[in-house]
Amino acid sequence: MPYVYFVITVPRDARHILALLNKASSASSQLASTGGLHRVRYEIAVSAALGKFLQSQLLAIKAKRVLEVGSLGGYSAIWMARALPGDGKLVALEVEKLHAEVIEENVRNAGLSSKVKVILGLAHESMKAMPSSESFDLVFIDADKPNSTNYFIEAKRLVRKGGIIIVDNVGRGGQLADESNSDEMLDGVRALLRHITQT
Ligand SMILES: C[S@@+](CC[C@H](N)C(=O)[O-])C[C@H]1O[C@@H](n2cnc3c(N)ncnc32)[C@H](O)[C@@H]1O
Repeated sequence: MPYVYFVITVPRDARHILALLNKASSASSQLASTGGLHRVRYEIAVSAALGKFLQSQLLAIKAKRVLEVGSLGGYSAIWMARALPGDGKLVALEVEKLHAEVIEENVRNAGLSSKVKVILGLAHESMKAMPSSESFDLVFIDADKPNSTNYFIEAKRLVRKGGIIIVDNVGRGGQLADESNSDEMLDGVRALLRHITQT
């Protein structure tokens, strides 16, 4: 059985995110001229606190292989890839072509290209296509909430014994606790919690 963490979102500081990506870049002026840093909504990326938490988990288990489901502009991917050894690998699943391009650009500027592979497409399909033998030390789920249970089922298949699955933003800003609140995001998280308590 893997260890499973549900994490909640704390207010993010988009300025911090841009500063980190800028610092990661040796060519930030070039990026600014292409608009590279600013083409995605970094305010929906993880907080710096969660980035550090992800790093600490990877370092604690001496992780070499990470799967990220939903990567936006590569902010959390950069936090995690930095905690991997030289021969480590982070596989980033992303459905938006623009996001995939921005991830690759940011990762390249952070000097992490050799450690990060981006797979463009629907994450559930990409996960289903991965053989169980291709196991990961940690799976970080941070994509569309309606698919949370699908991602979790595949993550359990793909994570090594004793590995870690982390699911982001399950609190939905406190709305989850209010049963009268319902939308496809909340219902997606509730379905995942039901799945976990019933299996
Ligand atoms: C909250 S953002 C990820 C933030 C990122 N983990 C970070 O902290 O820097 C969610 C991402 O999931 C992607 N996404 C949404 N649905 C997806 C799907 N079906 N397959 C793959 N990616 C998806 C979105 O395009 C978006 O980039």
